[in-house]
Amino acid sequence: MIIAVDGPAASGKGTIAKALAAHYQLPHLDTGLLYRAVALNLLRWGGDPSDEKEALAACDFSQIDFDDPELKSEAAGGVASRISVYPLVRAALIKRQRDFAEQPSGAVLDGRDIGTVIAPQAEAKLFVTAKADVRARRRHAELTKLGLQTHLEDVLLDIQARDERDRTRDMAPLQQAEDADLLDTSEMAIDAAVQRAIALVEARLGRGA
Ligand SMILES: Nc1ncnc2c1ncn2[C@@H]1O[C@H](COP(=O)(O)OP(=O)(O)O)[C@@H](O)[C@H]1O
Ligand SMILES: Nc1ccn([C@@H]2O[C@H](COP(=O)(O)OP(=O)(O)O)[C@@H](O)[C@H]2O)c(=O)n1
Repeated sequence: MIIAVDGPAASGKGTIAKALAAHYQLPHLDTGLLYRAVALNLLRWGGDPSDEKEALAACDFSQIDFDDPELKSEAAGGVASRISVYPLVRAALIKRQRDFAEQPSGAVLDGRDIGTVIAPQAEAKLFVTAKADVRARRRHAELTKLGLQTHLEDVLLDIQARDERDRTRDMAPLQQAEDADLLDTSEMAIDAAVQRAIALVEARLGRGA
């Protein structure tokens, strides 16, 4: 079984995807980390995010520690959303994601285009969202916990700018797949959101109550 989880910045899609992976004993891939890794390479090399060829050259994960908290920074997120508009970058990352989705065990992937482009065949698709101010507060708290200093107002502006870029790009824009279930977590604690996500997947599998 493939479960696709998409949604805007800091909506809780990663939290839900990880919980679904644990519940169904499936491997999980956070595809945003791939774009963030390309961005972090560029930031470290002093590369130019407005140059598609330089961004393509940064699609190299050999020096990346996927547990590096810097990957979570809004600086990396912002550059990630700039380089993710490039067809060459998206093409360079697609095989890794599709291979992960198609492994025999099944998989859970979260990102922006999982249900629409990477795995349109997924048995269950969730589009996770929450109000922008709620998402900003959650991301701000998360970054503070990681020791990354930020201001709430800046985080809100950053995620709004990123959402706008992700929604309006030509290639694989952020959008709810026609056959995805919408899950708005604005008023839900994590446990409630996860229970609702499991119920939505069960219903898609024809096992709903
Ligand atoms: N329903 C929720 N209620 C409160 N906090 C949440 C909820 N969902 C996620 N979070 C927290 O918000 C932050 C962003 O969640 P995350 O799952 O990483 O979002 P995304 O993957 O969409 O960027 C994390 O610190 C996470 O623990
Ligand atoms: N499947 C994906 C995943 C991320 N991305 C890009 O990568 C950026 C960072 O993704 P992320 O999922 O780590 O971001 P958050 O939602 O965690 O803030 C996004 O703003 C998108 O521009 C994408 O284009 N396609």
